[in-house]
Amino acid sequence: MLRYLTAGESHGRALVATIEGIPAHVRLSTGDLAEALARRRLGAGRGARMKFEADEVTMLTGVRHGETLGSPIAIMIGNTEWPKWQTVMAPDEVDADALAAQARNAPLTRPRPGHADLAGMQKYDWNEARPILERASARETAARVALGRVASNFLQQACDITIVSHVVELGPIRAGGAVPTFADRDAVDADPVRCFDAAASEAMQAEVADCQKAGDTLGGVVEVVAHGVPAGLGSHSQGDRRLDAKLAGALMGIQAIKGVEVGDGFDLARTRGSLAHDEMQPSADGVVRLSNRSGGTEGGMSTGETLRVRAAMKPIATVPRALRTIDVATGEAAAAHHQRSDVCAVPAAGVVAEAMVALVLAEAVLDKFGGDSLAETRRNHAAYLDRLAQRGLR
Ligand SMILES: Cc1cc2nc3c(=O)[nH]c(=O)nc-3n(C[C@H](O)[C@H](O)[C@H](O)COP(=O)(O)O)c2cc1C
Ligand SMILES: C=C(O[C@@H]1CC(C(=O)O)=C[C@@H](OP(=O)(O)O)[C@H]1O)C(=O)O
Repeated sequence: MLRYLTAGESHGRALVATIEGIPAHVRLSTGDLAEALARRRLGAGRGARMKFEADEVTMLTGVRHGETLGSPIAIMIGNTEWPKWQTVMAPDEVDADALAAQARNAPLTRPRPGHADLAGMQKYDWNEARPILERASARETAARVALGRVASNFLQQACDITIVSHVVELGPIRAGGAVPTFADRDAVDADPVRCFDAAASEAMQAEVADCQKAGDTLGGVVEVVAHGVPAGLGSHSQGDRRLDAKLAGALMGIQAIKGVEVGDGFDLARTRGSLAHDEMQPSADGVVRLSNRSGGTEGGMSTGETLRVRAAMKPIATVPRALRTIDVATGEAAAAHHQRSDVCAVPAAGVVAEAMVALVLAEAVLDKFGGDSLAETRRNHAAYLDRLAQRGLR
């Protein structure tokens, strides 16, 4: 059983993340986590904060001499901006005069349409948005990306599963249909919008620049691709055991994600059945599929084909040309509060989506193959593949 949790406020001292259920002997280093966190900061359109803030990562527990112990792993990501926020975000009571002197503590009473501000103030009985936005903020995704790296080290070392993401739509611009392999990951990361199509990337970058000038924000669509996933992860037998359902839930759990497709998703609904499925053919190596429209799942189980899932991100809610709202202090009409913000975070959302897919696949691999040590998971995985090969169904 794999379980994990994150905690931490956007401007608090640190984010923390805990994961339990990763087998012993998975190689994992602080450098691996730092690399994953650096990838999440990539992409044109991110706000000033990405430039001056750093992710200070510390592995607190569960890893010794570069290998997991099989015990809970706890990771801390320090916010380097903490000294500026330590009064505003102090866990203990602070002197009222010291707090009043802090401009950054001014009550945020004009909730932003599209952010968590108003619904959170209503639900948790706050008169301003700070106590809500601090946790709603996608700063939290740094913690999930760290956990995702733990999961992807396990997947790679146990089953040779690799995961990569790319931006396939940004605002109105669409990339062509090429699907990256893991070997393409550095090239995708080197692109300013993490797009695998150079011509589309140019147009996307122009769109971000244009939006920035116009005081507006952008959304888009990311695709996560997992290579090496064996057939048979997940199950058809209950809705909540379906791999596609778990993937959709995990991706929808990312801030600002408003839609998920598996494979050709919504396009399949517009296609006749004769052209919508992945026909099979016998071969010396087992079953061969003539296409991958399903995105690598059928009946809630992986098919052994490349897994492909897409997540649609809405435009950033903190629109510089502020949207209409109400001031909850006066009840009057007002413009939403605005502070520095991202114009577009779609490239970063791809890295977060990779992490979520890694966590779902790690859970599914452990459900199918188990293992308290990496060698045990590897053995069970290899024996299963051998059996499929014996049956001519690999
Ligand atoms: C990587 C990433 C960065 C984000 N940056 C911002 C931002 O700078 N400003 C903003 O208003 N929303 C940003 N968001 C989106 C908000 O966190 C999100 O819209 C908000 O929490 C409300 O949740 P909902 O959109 O799922 O309803 C970002 C999301 C992600 C995934
Ligand atoms: C800090 C991160 O993203 C933040 C996510 C975010 C939001 O509202 O989701 C708002 C912005 O924070 P601030 O309002 O303090 O500038 C982003 O910078 C991060 O990704 O590390």
